[in-house]
Order: sequence, then C-alpha cells, then structure tokens
Amino acid sequence: MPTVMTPSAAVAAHRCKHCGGILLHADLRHRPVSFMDAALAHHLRRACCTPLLPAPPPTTASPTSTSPAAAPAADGAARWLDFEPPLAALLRAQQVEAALALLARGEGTHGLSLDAPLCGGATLLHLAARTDSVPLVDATYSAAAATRGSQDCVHRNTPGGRTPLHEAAAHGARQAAAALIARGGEALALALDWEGCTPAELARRHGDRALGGVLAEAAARAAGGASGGGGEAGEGEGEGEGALSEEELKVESQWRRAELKSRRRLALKIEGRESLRAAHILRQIWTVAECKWVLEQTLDAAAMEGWQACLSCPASLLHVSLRPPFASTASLPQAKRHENHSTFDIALWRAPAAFEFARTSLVSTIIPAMSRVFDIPLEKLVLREAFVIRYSPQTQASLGVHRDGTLLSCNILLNQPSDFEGGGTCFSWPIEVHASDGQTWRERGEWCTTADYEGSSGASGGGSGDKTHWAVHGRQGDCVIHCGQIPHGAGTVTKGVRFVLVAFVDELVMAEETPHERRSALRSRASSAVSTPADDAPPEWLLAPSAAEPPEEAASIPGASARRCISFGALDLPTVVAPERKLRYRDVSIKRLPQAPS
Ligand SMILES: O=C(O)CCC(=O)C(=O)O
Ligand SMILES: [Fe+2]
Repeated sequence: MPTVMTPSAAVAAHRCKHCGGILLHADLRHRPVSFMDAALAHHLRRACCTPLLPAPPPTTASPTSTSPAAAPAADGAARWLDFEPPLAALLRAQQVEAALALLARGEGTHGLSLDAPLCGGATLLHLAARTDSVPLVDATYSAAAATRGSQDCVHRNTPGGRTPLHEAAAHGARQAAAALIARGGEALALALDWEGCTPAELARRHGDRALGGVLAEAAARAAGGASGGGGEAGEGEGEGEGALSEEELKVESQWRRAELKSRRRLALKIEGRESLRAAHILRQIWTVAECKWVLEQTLDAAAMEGWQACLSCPASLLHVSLRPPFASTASLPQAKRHENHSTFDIALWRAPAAFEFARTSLVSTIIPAMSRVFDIPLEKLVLREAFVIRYSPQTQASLGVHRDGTLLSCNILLNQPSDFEGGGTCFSWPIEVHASDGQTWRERGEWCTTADYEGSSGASGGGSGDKTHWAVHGRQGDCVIHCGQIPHGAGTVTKGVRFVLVAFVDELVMAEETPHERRSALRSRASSAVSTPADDAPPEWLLAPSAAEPPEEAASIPGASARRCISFGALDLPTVVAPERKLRYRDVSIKRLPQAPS
C-alpha cells in the first residue's frame, strides 16, 4: 500500500472555506499520507484563519429556481475539486490508509450521503471497489447501506450502467470483487453496463482473465439459479464459447478502440436531427443577483489563479496548503499566461461555490430543458465542463467559428448587455431561435416555441444576402442553448467586457452490439479473412473503416484522447484538470468572425 502520493495520483485541488487557501494533491506528491491528513485536519478544525470567501448572494430568485441558498448546505468543512468530498479524492488517489482513517473518524464526506453520485455518477462504493481493499469496501458498504437502509448500493449504476462490481472487474480488483459478491450475491455478476458488458467481460478486457473466469462462473451460476439456465450473461460467458485467446483479446481491444472512435464521431453527427437545428433561450435562468454573485466568485478565483490558469503551470502550484491567511488577493502570485491561447477563460471549478451553484442549476433545470427541446432522453445527457470566458477588446475580443467537442452547449450572460458593445453568440447561417420566459418553463413546465430571434447583426452593408453571421444576444441571466455542432462563435466585443459562462453537455450513445454479438462477428470475419495479419498489426479489415476517415484533430492533442474515450463506456470521469481551452474544440478557428458593424 502506498504511503506517498505517486506522480500518477489524481491532481486535485481543495479550497479551504475559511482561509481560501488551496491545497493541491500536486503539492502532496512524494509526501507521506500523514502530511495530507494533518493538512486536512488543520483546515477542518478551522485552525487556518478567518473566512475569505464571500457569503452566498442575496436570493431574489423565484422559489423553483436553484439558488446558492438551495445548494447543499455548507457544513463548515472543505470542498474539493468537482465537489467531491476529501474521502472521494483519497479513494481516487488510491490512498487506502488515509481513506480508512477518515471513514473511521466519520470524517471525509462532509455531510454528503455515502451513496450520493459523485462526479461522473460513481458512488464512493464504486471508488472503493477500485482500490481492491476489502476493509475499505466493507467500511464504505456499511456506511452506504446504513444511509440507504438497504443493500441497494451494490446495485447502483453509474451513468454508463456500471455497478461497483463492474468497477472492481475493470480494475482487476479481485478481493474487492469477492467482497462485493459476498455482500450482494452472485447475481451481481449478471449486470450489464451500457456497452452490454458483464463484470466478467470487463475483467477480461482489462487483462485479468482469472478474475474474468471467476466472475463468469458466478454469472453462470446466478443465471442458472435465476432462470433455469442461460441468462443474458450466460451467453458468451459460459461454457459454450470458451475463454478468449490472447490474440482474440488483442483483436477485440483494437476493435473496441476503433468502434469507440467511430461511435463518438457518429454521436456528433447531426444530419437528419431536425430538433438540433434551432437554438433556444431560457430567459432569466438566473436572477441578476445570482449572475453578479457567480461573476464575483469567478473574478475572485481569477484574481488568485489568473485567467486560463492551468494546473500544469508551475505558478499555480504556489498556492500550497497550510499557508498563512492572505490579506489581499492582489499580493498573490498570478498564474503565468499561456501564449497563443485562443481564449481567455477560467474553469468554473476554480470558484467552487459558484461551480456548485451552476452545476445544480445545470443539472436540475438547463439539462432537462435541453432534453426536452432537443428530444434526447435526460439520462443520456451528461455535463462535461463549465467555464467562464472574458471577452474584451484588449484581451480576447471574439471567438472564431468552431464546433464544440460536445453535442450540446449553453451559455449564460453574467453581466449586463450595457456593459459592452458587440458580442453575442453567432451562427454561420440563420437559425431559428425559440425563447421561453421564466414563467412559462418554470411554472407551467412548458416549452414555449415563440420565435424570438433577437437580432441578426450581419456584416456591414448590403442586404440580407451579405450577412456572414447571425447573432443571438441574450440578456443578463438568459441561457442560450444550442447544438455545439452547428458552426458558431462569439461576436467581437468592441467596447467594455462581456462575461459568459459556457457549459458543454454530451449525449451518451450506447453500443449497438453486445460483446457476444461483436465477438461472433469478429470470429466469422476473421475466419473468412484471406490473409493472416502480421503479429503486431491489427487485421486490415479491422482498421479499414476508420483508416479511410481523416484523423481526428483531437487525436494529436495531448490529453485529448482520454477525454474522447470517457465519452462512452467508463463514464466516471477521473479527477482531471480541465484541459487548456484550445483542446475543447474540434475545429479551432476556422475563421475569425468579422467585426460587428459600427
Ligand atoms: O461566447 C459565446 O457566446 C459562445 C462561446 C462558445 O461558443 C464556446 O465557448 O464554445
Ligand atoms: Fe462553442
């Protein structure tokens, strides 16, 4: 069991509510766990200093809207990156000893229900299952079962349909898998995730054939007991098909990678999806007071971190734990600016309270609205990231036409339209814009489809034929939602500053074939293939479909491939640093938008 943070440990940040100090896992690398524990205790005891973070905003919101006051109650303790409690951060970093110590003390969760979904939808039990520590699985299980008063927690799925046993299998955590089965029974081995994979399947895919065999046997026994033989998991897992050879496993994993890639491409295709062609404005999603508060929080974070702050930037590591309280944020070191960035923004998780508020609002209101207007089942929509952009003539004045890396996007104007000139979310062709006022969608739950296109500021001169972009100008607190695959950008701000909060939302697409069907197809294709592929090269027929396609831009960007893969299947996002802004786009700066007409 490691006693120090390894370089591969998740980089996570923690901002103390009392002193505003930031404690990064990065700072704790190569230090003993006891150091982290001491750091935590120091802050949890409020030994650090006086409060720096401002109080929540005045609440003038309508009763049904989310407001910071409605956000999970502050518990006087620390909040971690993505609002996961310290216990989750420790589990993600495989810090078993420290996690057990926190659990034993009843600390580390800070009021969060032990089976509440964390970032990406996993629960603490999912995370504990990965560690392969039986005491940790048992402790987490007991705590979670006590919260729910039932054994439901072992069945709980992440959005990708993975149970804790799937997680254990995918991480080769044999002891944890056994502990989970002991608690929840062998029927757990029958569960299928959204890819149609049983835990046994995942174990084999991740190279643990022994665990795969054990789980397949458990599944076969459970299927036999449940249905008199041959349940779903029995197929392909039981005796009939036999275990895969090394070569078959290799081919299958190559196939899966190619399939994930093409599925992702497919998921971003919008041909024939009429509902995605219109943009929508949710009027007054946030009140003026809420917008001001979110902006203040963001500016506060930006004053400490700098815009475009990035954890790989050495300057951001200067904010270490156990630092004495600072009197003024002005004295803090600024994160170094990255040159050649196309945007000027800050990841919202750097302003934790604002992020918590925005995430609640996104999940409870905006994403359901997206589901309705774009006709996509709610359970398929996942929030990928949120950040605030600052546009001004002196820094970044506009954003070139691009497609986002996700299917859906939204943006909320945080300051007043009178604070700047120009701006607006611009589209390359005229699109229908539907607006709904707060009352309509809040109280009647209806989507009003009144066309309310607020303006089409085109290129200067000429008639409508000369227009080169069509701008939607929201008011402060309005949320513009649209398909991120429609070419769009941000109009030039010619005066003042425009602040928008942007969030990206993905639609999850399930595999059409079950692994069993896939394997049968692979085998029949392989047996009919004329030539034998070279040892280390995937068979030609396997690569042919994707090789014909142009390489995806993201593939050449460090860090981007991980993001691409997590769109499907394993949905529990690791606690990753928000990538640099330019990684968010598929087509970066196809062209700049023209200046707004004077
Ligand atoms: O600023 C805007 O209105 C649009 C921003 C945008 O498209 C993006 O950040 O991807
Ligand atoms: Fe965009």
